[in-house]
Amino acid sequence: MRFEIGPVQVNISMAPEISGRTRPTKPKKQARGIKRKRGDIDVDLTTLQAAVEELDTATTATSFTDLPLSAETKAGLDASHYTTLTDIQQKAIPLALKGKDILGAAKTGSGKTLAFLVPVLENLYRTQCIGPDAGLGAMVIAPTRELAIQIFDVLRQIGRKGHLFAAGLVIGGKGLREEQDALVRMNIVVCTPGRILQHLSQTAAFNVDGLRMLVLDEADRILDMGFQRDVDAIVDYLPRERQTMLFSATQTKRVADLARLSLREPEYISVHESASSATPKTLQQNYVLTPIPEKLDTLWSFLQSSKKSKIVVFLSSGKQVRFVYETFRHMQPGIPLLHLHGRQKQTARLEITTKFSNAKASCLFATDVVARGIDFPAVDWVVQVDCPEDAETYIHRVGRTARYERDGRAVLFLDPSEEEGMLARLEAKNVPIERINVRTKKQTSIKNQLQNMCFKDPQLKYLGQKAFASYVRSLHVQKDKTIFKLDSYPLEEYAASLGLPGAPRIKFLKADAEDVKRKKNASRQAAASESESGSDDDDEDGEKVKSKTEKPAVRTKYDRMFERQNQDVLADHYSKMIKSDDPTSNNALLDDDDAGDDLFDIKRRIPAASSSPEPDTAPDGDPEPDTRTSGPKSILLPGAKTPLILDSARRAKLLKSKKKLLQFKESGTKLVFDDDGTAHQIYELEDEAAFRARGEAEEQRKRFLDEEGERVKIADGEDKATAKAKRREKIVKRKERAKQADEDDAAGQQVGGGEQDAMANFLADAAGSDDESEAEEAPQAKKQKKWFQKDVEVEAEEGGREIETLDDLEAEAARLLG
Ligand SMILES: Nc1ncnc2c1ncn2[C@@H]1O[C@H](COP(=O)(O)OP(=O)(O)OP(=O)(O)O)[C@@H](O)[C@H]1O
Repeated sequence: MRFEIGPVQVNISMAPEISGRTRPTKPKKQARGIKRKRGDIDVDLTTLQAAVEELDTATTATSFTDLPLSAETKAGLDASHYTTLTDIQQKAIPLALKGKDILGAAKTGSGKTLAFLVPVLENLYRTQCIGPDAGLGAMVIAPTRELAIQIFDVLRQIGRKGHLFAAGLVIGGKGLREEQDALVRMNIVVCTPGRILQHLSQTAAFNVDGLRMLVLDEADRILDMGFQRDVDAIVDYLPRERQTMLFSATQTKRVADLARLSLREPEYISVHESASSATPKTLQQNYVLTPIPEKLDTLWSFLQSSKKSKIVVFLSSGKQVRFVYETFRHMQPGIPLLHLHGRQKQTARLEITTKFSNAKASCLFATDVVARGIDFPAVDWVVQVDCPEDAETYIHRVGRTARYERDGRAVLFLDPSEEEGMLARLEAKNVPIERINVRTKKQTSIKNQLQNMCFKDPQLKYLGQKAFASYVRSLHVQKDKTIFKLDSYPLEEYAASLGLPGAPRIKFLKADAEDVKRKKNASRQAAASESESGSDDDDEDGEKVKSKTEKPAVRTKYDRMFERQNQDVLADHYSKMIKSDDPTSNNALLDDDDAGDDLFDIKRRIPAASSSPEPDTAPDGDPEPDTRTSGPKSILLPGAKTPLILDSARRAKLLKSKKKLLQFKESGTKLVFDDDGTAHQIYELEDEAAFRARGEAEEQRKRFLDEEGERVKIADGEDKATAKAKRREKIVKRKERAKQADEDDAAGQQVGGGEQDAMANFLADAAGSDDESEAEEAPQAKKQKKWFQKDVEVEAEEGGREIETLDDLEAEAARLLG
């Protein structure tokens, strides 16, 4: 798709990194699509302008052809099969065409994108703010790259029939330079806040003085805390005289926001305000009570019963997404799996989005990066495994299904401690949701499989630890404490359910907020004073804080010895995790997916700085006084042979830190205590005379071997008997199951199939009973029957009997069963 401006042609590519790539070409003879002469356009513009002025916003148009739109836009809409207006389009487009500021609110999937894109195209066209010298006329801001790409795609569709605009996508992920070149020629830019701000401050030729329209899609998200500073800075660059439009499914009328954006008498359009629900009518919403240690079992069982569906599964962090994706992938659930989170490379993100959009049946594990605005076609289910932070996020997440007149279903997993708080929030927002139960018979436990996987694969275990930590951290930082009560969650059991041997230690759980603040300030002050004095010191976690001016110290072999850590992959990962979980450390402030995409590359990491205090030794190992600071003092640490020479500040700090001092202590000796409480060495030497009194050494050795041999024989016999008894017990159980399967087989013939039936079987309504058909279990039971047959044969072989016919087999089974 190309929008053209005179001799310069701007190729608009859907590759997300690309904004607009310029390529000089020969002037085009005529625009594609609509063929008109200059004079015709002038006439057209005059009549169009008059029609817009006369347009009565009180009467509702039902079709795009009823609106005063240019022939190019009408042709573009028609070619994209948009004919009838949706409610929000009916109300918003006429007002927007007249240049009004708009606050638009309408349910998810109700067509808000066209409600602002059509006026953007039309208003610029009517005022002829187009061409290479016209500069930027409209800016559309979206909170995520995916959403910006999608909006840009819709713009390309409806503008493809003869419009002469240059439009571009500025979302980062590609060289700034390339974007800079194209940016100066754009008339419409679709962007994310961070990247456009970067251009506004760095691209000298990027002039926004002529900007006429500003649109914020998912406005409530863009105006909230996360983007606040960026948006305020962007608005500072823009002219105050402009048309501003804000759209969202959860639009607010916060006066402060309106003032920040200098809206002029905005029209509030909320087409579904009086509706009984804030979510689409065609969406069926349920929740299941699932204690967090059972979440993954429930999710797995759900996927097993929905293999032909298109499902979006929301989790709270990128690490959760990766862990669930990696482990489920190993277990082969029988449905194609995909995963998407903010730390993936942009190309991968785009590829996954396209794959999922085109898929008929697939399950996408994702973070809230796709919670808003993304228009995946024909999604059947939205499953929220981790509770959303608020009702707004819930509404946007479930909005990925039941879009534009389609049906959809949404399931929310709630821990019992979250139920009351979350339901109250949803009720306040008019979200109708009903409880359903999971059929216990359908639920399979995957705990053992996860444990096995984590045991065998340290990388998976590490991922599990990170997933656990990020989940707990997300609970800890949640604002709404009526929903998220950290103390109420069974975290130990949750860790076990991820296959972890124990709950990883998370430091911030112990520290209250004040404590964290205090530590942060103290370490900042320490770092500042150190860089001023040019000295170095250890911070509380034992990490070196080096001043920038300091030259690297000479490292001796003893230094290297101190630096050597247990390089076992897990221990290393684990210590890294503990460090990054400390909210006082800078790492913790970074995005939660600091491990990046290289997680599965096994790397040995040598720490950048030793965690032990440097002994300040010269290359020959002799202590050398620190000449950088005055007043060096020596200190003889317990267990150390030579005194450490330290300046007074370091000495005082070292003496305060028990952890540091412990490193210089001798390692302890393990003792055992007898009944009287007296300590003994683990191995104590016997008195020689007493030993000789018991006979010759060789005789004693022989006697010992004979006795032990006898003991082992008896134990062996007992073990064999126990094993045999267990085997018999198993056979009895399998036979019972096989019998049951035969009966079910017969019953199963009468049961109808179909994906919806399977799902209905999995999720029964609250009042439902557990008496559904067991037809699906028949193949499993058949397998068990085979195992049973094999076991009987083995038993018979052990007993020296031959099995040749089915009668022999049954006779043997009857014998074994007594
Ligand atoms: N007038 C129309 N006729 C037919 N289909 C339409 C029309 N308007 C929008 N659609 C379709 O409806 C779907 C949802 O539209 P859109 O993405 O604009 O919804 P939205 O209100 O922005 O949703 P969200 O709140 O989730 O961002 C899209 O697939 C779009 O193609």
